[in-house]
Amino acid sequence: MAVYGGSLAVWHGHCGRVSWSPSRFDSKCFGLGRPRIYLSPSKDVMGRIGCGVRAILQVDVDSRQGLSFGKDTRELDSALGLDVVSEEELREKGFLGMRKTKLVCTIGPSCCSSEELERLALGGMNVARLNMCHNTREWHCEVIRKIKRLNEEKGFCVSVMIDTEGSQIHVIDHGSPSSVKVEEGSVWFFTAKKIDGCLPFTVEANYSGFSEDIEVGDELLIDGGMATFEVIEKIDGDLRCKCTDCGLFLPRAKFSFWRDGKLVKQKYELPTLSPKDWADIDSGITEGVDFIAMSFVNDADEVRNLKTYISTKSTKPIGVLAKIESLEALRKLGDIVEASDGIMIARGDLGVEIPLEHIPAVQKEITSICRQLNKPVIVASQLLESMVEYPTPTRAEVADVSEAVRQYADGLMLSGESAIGLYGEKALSILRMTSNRMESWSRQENRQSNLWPRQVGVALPDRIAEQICNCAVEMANNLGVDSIFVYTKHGQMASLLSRNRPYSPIFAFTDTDSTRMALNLRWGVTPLLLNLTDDIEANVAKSISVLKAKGVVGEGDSILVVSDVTPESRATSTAFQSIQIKTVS
Ligand SMILES: Nc1ncnc2c1ncn2[C@@H]1O[C@H](COP(=O)(O)OP(=O)(O)O)[C@@H](O)[C@H]1O
Ligand SMILES: C=C(OP(=O)(O)O)C(=O)O
Ligand SMILES: [K+]
Ligand SMILES: [Mg+2]
Repeated sequence: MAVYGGSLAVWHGHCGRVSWSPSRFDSKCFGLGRPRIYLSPSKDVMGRIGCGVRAILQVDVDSRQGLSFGKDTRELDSALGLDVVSEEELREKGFLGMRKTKLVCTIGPSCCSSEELERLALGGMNVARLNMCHNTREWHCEVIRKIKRLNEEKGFCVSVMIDTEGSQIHVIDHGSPSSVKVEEGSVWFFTAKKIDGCLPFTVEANYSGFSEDIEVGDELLIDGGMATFEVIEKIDGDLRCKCTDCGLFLPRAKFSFWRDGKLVKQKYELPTLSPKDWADIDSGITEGVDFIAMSFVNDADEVRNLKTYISTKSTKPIGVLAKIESLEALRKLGDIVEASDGIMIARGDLGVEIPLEHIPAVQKEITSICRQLNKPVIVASQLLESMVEYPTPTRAEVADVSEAVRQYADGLMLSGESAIGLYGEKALSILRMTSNRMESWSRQENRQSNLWPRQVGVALPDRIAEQICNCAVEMANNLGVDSIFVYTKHGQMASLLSRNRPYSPIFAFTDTDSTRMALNLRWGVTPLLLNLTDDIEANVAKSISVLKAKGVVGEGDSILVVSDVTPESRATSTAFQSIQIKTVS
């Protein structure tokens, strides 16, 4: 191990096992200049921060130095918000058995009663998603209230996400309330004019400009290939099209036009957020949702605008996730990821805009950019599609889920499988078991995570926090600690630890409810509520003793502790950050 100075001391852990010896560390400066990071086995040096020291790595290697625990934990117990599902999982499977990949379920008619929601929560649902495309606003509000009630009354920790309808050209009416078969050679009339009643072979589009820039000879794809037409005549804004590849017309099917094998980019004037979307967002803010997923994002400004709007309207932070589901969004991916609080890879609509065979590579690229930029990412759509109807998934679906887990996506999402499917709970259990299996395989096979993270912080304190988290995870992996504890107000430190995808679970203690709910989407993080004080040692002692009293942490467990609680009494520039290794005695 070497430490050298400058304005920022950098700690190099070497690969393989690190042998810890207190005599190798002391609190004097290492190397050249004045390092800002100290290594010390003694907690006495903790008091010396303030003289330019940014961080202290306190290494408690001797189990005899273990903490003495408070005697009466009853009062503390009630203060610690460890959700019932994580507690049970920890009790049953131990630290390494805890699932790291987060699960998102779309709530629909198949799973909207309190009993059904409770079963999903027990089955591992971390985030409930409400797609505002469907059903009424009142229906969605009612579901949100049920989830919040379950959290409060039954000790779950399920975050709520609403997903905007967004603007896209789609079918309003194709003459039938359900799907319609389209025969090859049949000729159909596409119009934006209001149709009274049902006319055979007539399709009503939701937007009058749907055929702008479209020429005779162009190809019209329904839902990215459910059926294909050739435009044979253009009359005013209406199109007469002949089916060239038979298939199905589903309700609200989406259009895309192609010319010479390329998507025709239509410059239509539909805003990303319609008046209805804004009203849905307002109601989401009122209901206290944790995330808003923005459909059909085109650029980073749209995300920033929504974030600004939320910050003026909402008393608590709400994460804005950008859904990547268009060619336009793919072109501006980096900017959009940077502007967002997270990303959803909306493979359903993305598959309408790009050839299907491009989806796997694009998914890989998006997950990797998100990890580099430290934003949570959800892989969505058709993960277990066959389970909408059948009680068992296809092998190919399980392989697709496994690949998303292997790519270290933060979250996996069920759509129709839970919303309208017959086997929603079973689909959730397939996601859970597949995640667990793939995570342990990844851990066993490639012992070393090979991300060399790009630096995301710009200001020095942020860069230091990032270095501490990178090093902390390397230490945790090399030492094989049982778990990582992090004390965090805004979740930044917890997310930086998660970004490194450690082997051990991360327990993130926060005193802020919105931070807890936001961390629910982060890979490997179990967020807990705890009253934090300026005294880091007291926070650590309190959390360990409460978990010990619950019987989920026991003697001999080793915990790597990371803290970034900034004492209110100090200047914010001297954030107090530390790494310690504790052995529970
Ligand atoms: N709140 C809801 N009410 C009724 N049906 C819903 C609801 N949410 C989702 N669904 C149904 O589940 C299907 C899958 O959901 P999702 O993937 O979110 O929507 P979409 O298929 O429109 O992209 C939808 O096509 C719709 O039929
Ligand atoms: C998740 C998606 O969005 P939605 O279900 O709202 O169409 C998708 O297109 O894959
Ligand atoms: K949507
Ligand atoms: Mg979509």
